[in-house]
Amino acid sequence: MNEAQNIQEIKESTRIRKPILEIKDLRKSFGNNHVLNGFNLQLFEGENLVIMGKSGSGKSVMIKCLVGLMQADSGSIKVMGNDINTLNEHDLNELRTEIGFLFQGSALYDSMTVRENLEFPLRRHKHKFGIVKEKTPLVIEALESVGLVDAIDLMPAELSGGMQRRVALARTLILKPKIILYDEPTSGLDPITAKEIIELMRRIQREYKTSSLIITHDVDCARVVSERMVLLVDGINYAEGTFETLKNSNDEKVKAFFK
Ligand SMILES: Nc1ncnc2c1ncn2[C@@H]1O[C@H](COP(=O)(O)OP(=O)(O)OP(=O)(O)O)[C@@H](O)[C@H]1O
Repeated sequence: MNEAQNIQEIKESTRIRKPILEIKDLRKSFGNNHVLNGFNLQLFEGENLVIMGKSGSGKSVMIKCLVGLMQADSGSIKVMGNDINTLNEHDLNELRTEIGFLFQGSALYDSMTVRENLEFPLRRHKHKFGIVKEKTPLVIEALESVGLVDAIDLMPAELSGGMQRRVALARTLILKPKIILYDEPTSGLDPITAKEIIELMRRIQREYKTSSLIITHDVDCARVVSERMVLLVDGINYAEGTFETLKNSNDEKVKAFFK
Protein backbone atom coordinates (compact mmCIF):
# COMPACT_ATOMS: atom_id res chain seq x y z
CA MET A 1 0.00 0.00 0.00
CA ASN A 2 1.41 3.41 -0.92
CA GLU A 3 1.34 6.55 1.19
CA ALA A 4 -1.72 8.02 -0.58
CA GLN A 5 -3.68 4.81 0.01
CA ASN A 6 -2.55 4.79 3.60
CA ILE A 7 -3.80 8.33 4.18
CA GLN A 8 -7.06 7.43 2.43
CA GLU A 9 -7.45 4.37 4.64
CA ILE A 10 -6.98 6.41 7.81
CA LYS A 11 -9.36 9.09 6.55
CA GLU A 12 -12.01 6.44 5.92
CA SER A 13 -11.77 5.00 9.42
CA THR A 14 -11.76 8.45 11.05
CA ARG A 15 -14.79 9.55 9.02
CA ILE A 16 -16.92 6.75 10.44
CA ARG A 17 -15.79 6.84 14.07
CA LYS A 18 -15.83 9.56 16.67
CA PRO A 19 -12.69 10.30 18.70
CA ILE A 20 -13.04 9.34 22.36
CA LEU A 21 -9.60 10.71 23.14
CA GLU A 22 -7.81 13.55 21.41
CA ILE A 23 -4.33 14.92 22.03
CA LYS A 24 -3.36 18.06 20.17
CA ASP A 25 0.10 19.59 19.89
CA LEU A 26 1.29 18.24 23.24
CA ARG A 27 4.62 19.65 24.39
CA LYS A 28 6.67 18.74 27.44
CA SER A 29 10.30 19.51 28.23
CA PHE A 30 12.49 18.91 31.23
CA GLY A 31 15.08 21.67 31.02
CA ASN A 32 16.79 21.14 27.67
CA ASN A 33 15.31 17.70 27.26
CA HIS A 34 12.44 18.32 24.84
CA VAL A 35 10.49 15.11 25.19
CA LEU A 36 7.19 15.88 23.47
CA ASN A 37 7.43 18.37 20.62
CA GLY A 38 3.89 18.69 19.34
CA PHE A 39 2.48 15.21 19.70
CA ASN A 40 -0.98 14.56 18.22
CA LEU A 41 -3.19 11.56 18.66
CA GLN A 42 -6.78 10.52 18.16
CA LEU A 43 -8.24 7.35 19.62
CA PHE A 44 -11.54 6.42 18.05
CA GLU A 45 -14.48 4.70 19.70
CA GLY A 46 -14.00 0.95 19.82
CA GLU A 47 -10.49 1.13 18.40
CA ASN A 48 -7.35 -0.71 19.48
CA LEU A 49 -4.51 1.76 18.85
CA VAL A 50 -0.90 0.75 19.43
CA ILE A 51 1.77 3.31 20.25
CA MET A 52 5.36 2.31 19.72
CA GLY A 53 8.36 4.40 20.63
CA LYS A 54 11.94 3.69 21.63
CA SER A 55 12.84 3.57 25.28
CA GLY A 56 12.96 7.14 26.59
CA SER A 57 10.91 8.53 23.70
CA GLY A 58 8.24 9.93 26.01
CA LYS A 59 5.47 7.32 26.08
CA SER A 60 5.17 7.39 29.86
CA VAL A 61 5.32 11.18 29.91
CA MET A 62 2.47 11.24 27.41
CA ILE A 63 0.38 8.82 29.49
CA LYS A 64 1.06 10.80 32.68
CA CYS A 65 -0.12 13.98 30.97
CA LEU A 66 -3.15 12.10 29.71
CA VAL A 67 -4.29 10.97 33.14
CA GLY A 68 -3.46 14.29 34.77
CA LEU A 69 -0.47 13.07 36.76
CA MET A 70 1.85 15.44 34.93
CA GLN A 71 1.20 18.91 33.56
CA ALA A 72 2.13 19.39 29.91
CA ASP A 73 3.83 22.66 28.94
CA SER A 74 1.23 23.23 26.25
CA GLY A 75 -1.30 21.46 24.08
CA SER A 76 -4.71 20.03 24.77
CA ILE A 77 -6.01 16.66 25.86
CA LYS A 78 -9.67 15.85 25.49
CA VAL A 79 -11.16 12.72 26.99
CA MET A 80 -14.75 12.02 25.97
CA GLY A 81 -15.06 15.65 24.96
CA ASN A 82 -13.68 17.03 28.26
CA ASP A 83 -10.52 19.12 28.18
CA ILE A 84 -8.66 17.66 31.16
CA ASN A 85 -6.88 20.94 31.87
CA THR A 86 -10.15 22.67 32.63
CA LEU A 87 -11.53 20.02 34.98
CA ASN A 88 -11.44 20.37 38.75
CA GLU A 89 -10.07 17.53 40.88
CA HIS A 90 -13.52 16.02 41.49
CA ASP A 91 -14.47 15.94 37.81
CA LEU A 92 -11.03 14.65 36.87
CA ASN A 93 -11.44 11.80 39.34
CA GLU A 94 -14.83 10.93 37.86
CA LEU A 95 -13.38 10.95 34.37
CA ARG A 96 -10.55 8.70 35.54
CA THR A 97 -13.08 5.97 36.33
CA GLU A 98 -13.84 5.85 32.61
CA ILE A 99 -10.19 5.05 32.00
CA GLY A 100 -8.84 1.67 33.02
CA PHE A 101 -5.13 1.00 33.35
CA LEU A 102 -3.10 -2.09 32.95
CA PHE A 103 0.38 -0.89 33.80
CA GLN A 104 3.53 -2.97 34.02
CA GLY A 105 3.60 -2.42 37.74
CA SER A 106 -0.14 -2.67 38.33
CA ALA A 107 0.45 -5.24 41.00
CA LEU A 108 -2.30 -6.84 43.03
CA TYR A 109 -2.47 -6.29 46.75
CA ASP A 110 -0.57 -9.26 48.14
CA SER A 111 -2.44 -9.43 51.42
CA MET A 112 -5.87 -9.54 49.75
CA THR A 113 -7.59 -12.41 47.98
CA VAL A 114 -8.48 -12.08 44.31
CA ARG A 115 -12.06 -11.28 45.35
CA GLU A 116 -10.90 -8.50 47.71
CA ASN A 117 -8.58 -7.11 45.06
CA LEU A 118 -11.53 -6.80 42.69
CA GLU A 119 -13.87 -5.33 45.31
CA PHE A 120 -11.37 -2.62 46.14
CA PRO A 121 -12.03 -0.35 43.12
CA LEU A 122 -15.79 -0.67 43.66
CA ARG A 123 -15.34 0.78 47.15
CA ARG A 124 -13.04 3.53 45.93
CA HIS A 125 -15.34 4.68 43.18
CA LYS A 126 -18.69 4.68 44.94
CA HIS A 127 -19.81 7.70 42.95
CA LYS A 128 -19.94 5.61 39.79
CA PHE A 129 -21.80 2.59 41.13
CA GLY A 130 -23.25 3.81 44.42
CA ILE A 131 -22.72 1.54 47.39
CA VAL A 132 -22.75 -1.95 45.93
CA LYS A 133 -23.99 -4.26 48.68
CA GLU A 134 -23.70 -7.44 46.69
CA LYS A 135 -20.35 -7.18 44.98
CA THR A 136 -19.93 -10.88 44.17
CA PRO A 137 -21.89 -10.86 40.87
CA LEU A 138 -19.71 -8.01 39.57
CA VAL A 139 -16.55 -9.77 40.73
CA ILE A 140 -17.64 -13.00 39.06
CA GLU A 141 -18.58 -11.22 35.84
CA ALA A 142 -15.15 -9.57 35.66
CA LEU A 143 -13.35 -12.82 36.46
CA GLU A 144 -15.41 -14.64 33.84
CA SER A 145 -14.17 -12.15 31.26
CA VAL A 146 -10.62 -13.22 31.95
CA GLY A 147 -11.43 -16.91 32.49
CA LEU A 148 -10.45 -17.02 36.15
CA VAL A 149 -13.61 -17.47 38.23
CA ASP A 150 -12.04 -20.45 39.97
CA ALA A 151 -9.30 -18.24 41.37
CA ILE A 152 -11.73 -15.99 43.28
CA ASP A 153 -10.58 -17.04 46.75
CA LEU A 154 -6.89 -17.48 46.02
CA MET A 155 -4.11 -15.15 47.13
CA PRO A 156 -2.01 -13.41 44.43
CA ALA A 157 1.06 -15.43 45.47
CA GLU A 158 -0.79 -18.59 44.45
CA LEU A 159 -1.19 -17.33 40.86
CA SER A 160 1.24 -17.48 37.94
CA GLY A 161 2.50 -14.23 36.36
CA GLY A 162 0.02 -14.55 33.51
CA MET A 163 -2.87 -15.22 35.89
CA GLN A 164 -1.89 -12.21 37.99
CA ARG A 165 -2.01 -10.03 34.92
CA ARG A 166 -5.42 -11.40 34.01
CA VAL A 167 -6.71 -10.64 37.51
CA ALA A 168 -5.27 -7.12 37.20
CA LEU A 169 -7.21 -6.80 33.95
CA ALA A 170 -10.38 -8.04 35.65
CA ARG A 171 -9.83 -5.42 38.36
CA THR A 172 -9.72 -2.82 35.59
CA LEU A 173 -12.81 -4.21 33.85
CA ILE A 174 -14.95 -4.23 36.98
CA LEU A 175 -15.28 -0.44 36.67
CA LYS A 176 -16.53 -0.85 33.08
CA PRO A 177 -14.12 1.72 31.64
CA LYS A 178 -14.71 3.19 28.21
CA ILE A 179 -10.98 3.48 27.57
CA ILE A 180 -8.22 1.08 28.59
CA LEU A 181 -4.56 2.08 28.66
CA TYR A 182 -2.22 -0.86 28.43
CA ASP A 183 1.43 -0.22 29.21
CA GLU A 184 3.58 -3.11 27.98
CA PRO A 185 0.86 -5.71 28.60
CA THR A 186 3.05 -8.64 27.55
CA SER A 187 6.37 -7.67 29.11
CA GLY A 188 7.97 -10.30 31.31
CA LEU A 189 5.64 -13.06 30.08
CA ASP A 190 6.67 -16.18 28.20
CA PRO A 191 5.51 -16.29 24.55
CA ILE A 192 2.54 -18.61 25.19
CA THR A 193 1.23 -16.56 28.12
CA ALA A 194 1.84 -13.36 26.15
CA LYS A 195 -0.29 -14.80 23.35
CA GLU A 196 -3.08 -15.55 25.83
CA ILE A 197 -3.02 -11.96 27.08
CA ILE A 198 -3.09 -10.66 23.51
CA GLU A 199 -6.13 -12.84 22.71
CA LEU A 200 -7.79 -11.62 25.87
CA MET A 201 -7.23 -7.99 24.89
CA ARG A 202 -8.95 -8.64 21.59
CA ARG A 203 -11.87 -10.39 23.29
CA ILE A 204 -12.29 -7.57 25.77
CA GLN A 205 -12.42 -5.04 22.98
CA ARG A 206 -15.19 -7.07 21.31
CA GLU A 207 -17.19 -7.79 24.46
CA TYR A 208 -16.84 -4.52 26.35
CA LYS A 209 -16.61 -2.30 23.25
CA THR A 210 -13.73 -0.45 24.87
CA SER A 211 -11.28 1.82 23.09
CA SER A 212 -7.72 0.90 23.92
CA LEU A 213 -4.39 2.63 23.82
CA ILE A 214 -1.68 0.02 23.91
CA ILE A 215 1.95 0.88 24.51
CA THR A 216 4.20 -1.97 23.54
CA HIS A 217 7.61 -2.91 22.23
CA ASP A 218 6.27 -6.32 21.31
CA VAL A 219 5.94 -6.43 17.51
CA ASP A 220 3.82 -9.61 17.67
CA CYS A 221 1.44 -7.96 20.10
CA ALA A 222 1.21 -4.88 17.85
CA ARG A 223 0.52 -7.04 14.80
CA VAL A 224 -2.30 -8.97 16.45
CA VAL A 225 -4.06 -6.30 18.49
CA SER A 226 -3.67 -3.10 16.51
CA GLU A 227 -6.12 -1.72 14.03
CA ARG A 228 -3.90 1.31 13.73
CA MET A 229 -0.49 2.27 15.03
CA VAL A 230 1.26 5.50 15.92
CA LEU A 231 5.04 5.68 16.06
CA LEU A 232 6.41 8.20 18.52
CA VAL A 233 9.76 9.49 17.28
CA ASP A 234 11.51 12.75 18.20
CA GLY A 235 8.54 13.76 20.35
CA ILE A 236 5.99 13.70 17.56
CA ASN A 237 3.58 11.22 15.99
CA TYR A 238 6.15 10.48 13.33
CA ALA A 239 4.19 7.84 11.41
CA GLU A 240 0.69 6.40 11.57
CA GLY A 241 -1.07 3.57 9.80
CA THR A 242 -1.93 -0.08 9.94
CA PHE A 243 0.70 -2.59 11.03
CA GLU A 244 1.16 -3.81 7.45
CA THR A 245 1.51 -0.31 6.03
CA LEU A 246 4.13 0.70 8.54
CA LYS A 247 5.96 -2.61 8.30
CA ASN A 248 6.35 -2.08 4.57
CA SER A 249 7.53 1.52 4.89
CA ASN A 250 10.82 2.54 3.32
CA ASP A 251 11.49 5.17 5.97
CA GLU A 252 14.56 4.15 7.98
CA LYS A 253 13.14 5.40 11.29
CA VAL A 254 9.96 3.39 10.72
CA LYS A 255 11.84 0.29 9.56
CA ALA A 256 13.84 0.32 12.79
CA PHE A 257 10.71 -0.66 14.73
CA PHE A 258 10.23 -3.88 12.81
CA LYS A 259 13.78 -5.25 12.81
N1 LIG B 1 9.91 13.68 36.09
C1 LIG B 1 10.86 13.78 35.17
N2 LIG B 1 11.86 14.65 35.32
C2 LIG B 1 12.83 14.80 34.39
N3 LIG B 1 12.88 14.08 33.25
C3 LIG B 1 11.93 13.16 33.06
C4 LIG B 1 10.85 12.96 34.00
N4 LIG B 1 10.03 12.00 33.51
C5 LIG B 1 10.56 11.61 32.34
N5 LIG B 1 11.68 12.30 32.06
C6 LIG B 1 12.49 12.16 30.85
O1 LIG B 1 11.63 12.12 29.73
C7 LIG B 1 12.13 11.24 28.74
C8 LIG B 1 11.04 10.27 28.34
O2 LIG B 1 10.80 9.36 29.41
P1 LIG B 1 9.64 8.29 29.38
O3 LIG B 1 9.67 7.61 30.70
O4 LIG B 1 8.37 8.93 28.97
O5 LIG B 1 10.11 7.29 28.23
P2 LIG B 1 9.38 5.97 27.69
O6 LIG B 1 9.18 6.16 26.23
O7 LIG B 1 8.19 5.68 28.51
O8 LIG B 1 10.51 4.88 27.92
P3 LIG B 1 10.42 3.29 28.29
O9 LIG B 1 9.96 2.59 27.04
O10 LIG B 1 11.82 2.94 28.63
O11 LIG B 1 9.47 3.13 29.44
C9 LIG B 1 13.38 10.60 29.32
O12 LIG B 1 14.51 11.28 28.80
C10 LIG B 1 13.24 10.84 30.81
O13 LIG B 1 14.51 10.97 31.40
